[in-house]
Amino acid sequence: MDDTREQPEAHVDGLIAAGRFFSQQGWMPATTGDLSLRLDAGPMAITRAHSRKGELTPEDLMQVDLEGNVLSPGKQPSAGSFLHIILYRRSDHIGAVLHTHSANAIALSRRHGGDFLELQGYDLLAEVEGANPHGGALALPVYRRTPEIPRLAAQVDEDLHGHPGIPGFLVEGHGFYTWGRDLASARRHVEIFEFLFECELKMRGPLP
Ligand SMILES: CSC[C@@H](O)[C@H](O)C(=O)COP(=O)(O)O
Ligand SMILES: [Zn+2]
Repeated sequence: MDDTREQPEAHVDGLIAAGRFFSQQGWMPATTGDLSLRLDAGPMAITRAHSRKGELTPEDLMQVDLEGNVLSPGKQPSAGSFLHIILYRRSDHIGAVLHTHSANAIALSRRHGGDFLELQGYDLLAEVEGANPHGGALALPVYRRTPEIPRLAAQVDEDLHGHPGIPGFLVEGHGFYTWGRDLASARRHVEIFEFLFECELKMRGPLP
């Protein structure tokens, strides 16, 4: 065995595995979405812009600090990296941020017609970190999409300041963001909400 060979770090494996799994589910078609986690040293590891999330290699990951400085020379971070930064800055309890583009999340975001998507009546809601242990109701903000990421990020930051328990949000016609204390927790949130989006679309039935 070659002992001099560099071993990939655990966070690299974790992000690559998450990208592969989400893509297999159809939640990150083509190059859409982005994945990040907070490294112990402070910066985040995030996917590079335009990377195919189902086929990530260690080269597709890079480090960016929470001031937005690129720490991996020659690499361009995801266009949405400022949203990840805002979330990490907002709470020390956020250790990973995941952004998906599933058909269900996007269809629901376009159909709901309001500023919040209210989910209620699902026992699975009790599995969301920080949620009411009996399920109850949970409202996810739905933001209008905009090419102005700093503006969207400022709105997200303000809403989370007022409501620190928000576990994710939709961007209308675009996709879904969620997070967790670590990558495993954030992954669980993606799975829970993607399942609930499917339930919710079934409950609402076909368009008239
Ligand atoms: C609203 S932020 C833009 C990006 O997050 C984009 O939507 C996306 O999903 C992937 O972009 P990319 O820059 O290739 O990582
Ligand atoms: Zn996106």
